[in-house]
Amino acid sequence: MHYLVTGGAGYVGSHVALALLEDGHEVTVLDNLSTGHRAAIPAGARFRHADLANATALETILGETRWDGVLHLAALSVVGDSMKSPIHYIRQNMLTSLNLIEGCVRHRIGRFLFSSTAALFDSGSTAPLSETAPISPGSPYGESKFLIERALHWADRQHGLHYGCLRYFNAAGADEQGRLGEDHRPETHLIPLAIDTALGRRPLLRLAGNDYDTPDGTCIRDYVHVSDLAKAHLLTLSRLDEGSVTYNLGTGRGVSNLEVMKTVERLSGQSLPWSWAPRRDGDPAILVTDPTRIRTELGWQPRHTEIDSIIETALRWRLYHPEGYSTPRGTGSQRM
Ligand SMILES: NC(=O)c1ccc[n+]([C@@H]2O[C@H](COP(=O)([O-])OP(=O)(O)OC[C@H]3O[C@@H](n4cnc5c(N)ncnc54)[C@H](O)[C@@H]3O)[C@@H](O)[C@H]2O)c1
Ligand SMILES: O=c1ccn([C@@H]2O[C@H](COP(=O)(O)OP(=O)(O)O[C@H]3O[C@H](CO)[C@H](O)[C@H](O)[C@H]3O)[C@@H](O)[C@H]2O)c(=O)[nH]1
Repeated sequence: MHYLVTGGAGYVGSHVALALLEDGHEVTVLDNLSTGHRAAIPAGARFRHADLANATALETILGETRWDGVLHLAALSVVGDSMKSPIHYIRQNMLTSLNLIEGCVRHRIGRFLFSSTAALFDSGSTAPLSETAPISPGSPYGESKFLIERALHWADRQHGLHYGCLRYFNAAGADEQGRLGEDHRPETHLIPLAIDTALGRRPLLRLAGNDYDTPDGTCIRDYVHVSDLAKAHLLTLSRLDEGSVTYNLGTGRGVSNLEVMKTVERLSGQSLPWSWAPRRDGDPAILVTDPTRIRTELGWQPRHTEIDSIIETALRWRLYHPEGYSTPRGTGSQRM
């Protein structure tokens, strides 16, 4: 099979591209490198440097071969930024996705996987979230993903596009063999920030909010290893011929921000300089999935079920790649 992976130079997309290649597929990455890295695109994948907002360039790429499916990961995806620029976020994520969905319908591409998010659920829900939990996005980012899910629903109903919406909870960790990792610039995610603070590359970790209605007052998230996420993409693709599906993707275990910090301290052997900061706008208190549907229907089982083993892979990657994908060859780019 030949798959087109948008956002394949990014954190999750590069791990997905690698998993597809290892499963024997041909992969082409489409990416504008706005937040991704050329060096993150796995060897063996082709690369098309293009922006999904450019409908003409996209049309050329969609027409140049017979694609067996499209995996759509490219997006603007920082919750806090979306609170500051709501219309820009909604426009950009909608425009790029609608260009792609329309193109897939036009070219009769039968399989479409979409990276959706837990951020579309009602932030008031505290129980583990199943796929049918109430939806009420607490940020323009989550809203944009929900609107794209709805567009896919209609593309299937009226045009027969089979789609899979994968609502990731919090992607974390790095490839176990150290080939890929997380390198956002600027970094906004808790685990890589805590790791960089432990490694002395940042002066201070600021924990956002200590007055949430949770046992220790900090937010709770469901961290899922990025390679387990990638595996779920393979399983979902093999299911799409039967029809469209929506799955929540997490382990079902909640970990608080304070627990993340303590785990990084324990695994790195360093105590972190840290302080409290105000709540971050748009943050739900608790996001934990009920992973029953994907486990039952696809037999998906995460290899990494504990936060320790997830953070361990992220810590190892950062130790070997202190400058992320800019780490000079010979110092950190070797396989572990
Ligand atoms: N990281 C998470 O925890 C998480 C959680 C839920 C959902 N998601 C979703 O998963 C996807 C990947 O997230 P990530 O953390 O890997 O982000 P990322 O920023 O590392 O990757 C996004 C990639 O898309 C590319 N891109 C962005 N806009 C583009 C455009 N207009 N045209 C072409 N390429 C473009 C970027 O250059 C980058 O390589 C996103 O859709 C995100 O919303 C991520
Ligand atoms: O320096 C920091 C950074 C983060 N946090 C806190 O750590 C928690 C996790 O924040 P992340 O930024 O690591 O992740 P998010 O939960 O905000 O977002 C991630 O998961 C969401 C779904 O759960 C979205 O899909 C989004 O794209 C993805 O980045 C939040 O409570 C946040 O306030 C801090 O306390 N200090």
